[in-house]
Amino acid sequence: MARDRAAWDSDGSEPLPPGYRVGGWIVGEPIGAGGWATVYAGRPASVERDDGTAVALKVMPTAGLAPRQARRVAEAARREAELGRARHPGLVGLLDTLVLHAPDRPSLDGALVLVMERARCSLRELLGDGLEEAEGARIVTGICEGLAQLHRSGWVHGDLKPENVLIGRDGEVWLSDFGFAVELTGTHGYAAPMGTLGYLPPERWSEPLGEQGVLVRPTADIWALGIVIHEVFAAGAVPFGGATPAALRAAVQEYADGGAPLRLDPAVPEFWRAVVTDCLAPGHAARAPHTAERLLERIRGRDAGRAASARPRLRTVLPTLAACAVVAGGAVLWPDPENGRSGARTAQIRVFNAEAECRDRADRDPQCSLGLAVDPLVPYTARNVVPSRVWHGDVLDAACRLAEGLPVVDEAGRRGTAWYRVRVPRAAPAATAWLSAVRTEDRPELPSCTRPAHRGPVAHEGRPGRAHTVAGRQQLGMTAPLLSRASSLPQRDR
Ligand SMILES: Nc1ncnc2c1ncn2[C@@H]1O[C@H](COP(=O)(O)OP(=O)(O)OP(=O)(O)O)[C@@H](O)[C@H]1O
Repeated sequence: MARDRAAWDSDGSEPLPPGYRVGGWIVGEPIGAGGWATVYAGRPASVERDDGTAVALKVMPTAGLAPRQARRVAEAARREAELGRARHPGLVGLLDTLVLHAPDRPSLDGALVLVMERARCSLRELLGDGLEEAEGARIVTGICEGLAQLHRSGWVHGDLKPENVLIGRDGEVWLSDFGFAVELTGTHGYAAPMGTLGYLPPERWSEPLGEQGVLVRPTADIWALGIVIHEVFAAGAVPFGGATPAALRAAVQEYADGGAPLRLDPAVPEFWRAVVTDCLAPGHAARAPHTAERLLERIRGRDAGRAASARPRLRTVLPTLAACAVVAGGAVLWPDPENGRSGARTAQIRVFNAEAECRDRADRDPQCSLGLAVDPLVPYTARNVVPSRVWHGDVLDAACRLAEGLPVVDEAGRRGTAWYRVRVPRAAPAATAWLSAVRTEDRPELPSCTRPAHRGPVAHEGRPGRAHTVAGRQQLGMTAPLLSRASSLPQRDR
């Protein structure tokens, strides 16, 4: 029954280096890996195509697989593409599909690539510290919405678990990873005997394996939903344990046969205990009345009853965003000193240094520091840089985006005219400065900045300035332009 991870593992394939081009997309840092795919941050290769959507590239290698396995990967990618293209708000959206042409990297040549909306993190990453009940309820509602949509469209997810629930930049809840999804014919469908052990319903352990695979019905997702809801309210604890697959199976089977009661963690609140108990009804028939649609009605009915005391939606989003804060690209709130509004909607962006040797260092060497501009409309020189430096990986709060600032080219040749107004780190009182968009791979949705008052000569369009890695000796106030360490590269726009 267990998914054959060894056979599907993508570990054997070499990673794609940041900056690698895949079709119209550029690969960034790896952000996740599963049994048969590695997921990277990505961005469009051309500025024209960059509409600000943060993307993730899911790379599914097929090289070296037996033909049957390669067909399975292709089939999984097809299912992911079909469901991703539906663009339902509860399912992660798919933007593009490609085949990787990489004769120089044999283990990746021919890999299938899905270009998706990029999430901030997965539900798994939120569970460790526990979620507030209101936030847990919001996330569970989002999962039920996605599941109800899938089931309405005649599909079973087949691998629902916290890793496959993604949290979007503004706290959206998306179901993802439709590699095991099964299309139903009437009430049921057939799937390969795979899945994640801890989320398989009791009947699945004993279902006969026919020529078409094992029988799957939507109630399998409902069982998995019960486990996930329990985890949401019990800081990741599961109702059935077992150190080995056999012990886990025995625990589930004993409960299903009536030999042991359902033991739920005391931390799970009363309303949710009832929901989890229904989702974990021992057999398909007992679970069948509790469809995703009905569970959704039940949850919404309870929310409506509590509406008077309910907190505004934005406030319930915040704990998730705070817990996800290690992942750049999401929205947070901070007082915006430029427009005087405290609590203006902003986003977090992570600083990116195009020099690979600087990306590998964690010692904040001044040679690897980057400058924030005082004014995005005047040449990027020492006079136009604030004293506080930033380094690759720093996460900055950004308030808005200026599309047409001074053109800048980084050491890798990426060019851009966009700038983000960011809060200067370690500055007191709070001050803002500007980070060129070539210095971050994140593309959060932000309001347009008011064009700053013109304070100096504007560089000519077409003669881009360098996004400098600044040597420590170069201090604010020097009249000479900031020099790039990569002296072999042409110095432009001094
Ligand atoms: N669109 C996305 N945005 C951000 N992170 C993502 C995205 N898609 C996937 N990830 C991350 O990558 C991880 C692996 O992705 P995914 O589950 O799709 O791969 P898989 O190989 O199909 O996994 P599995 O072995 O569970 O079937 C996820 O758990 C998640 O952390």
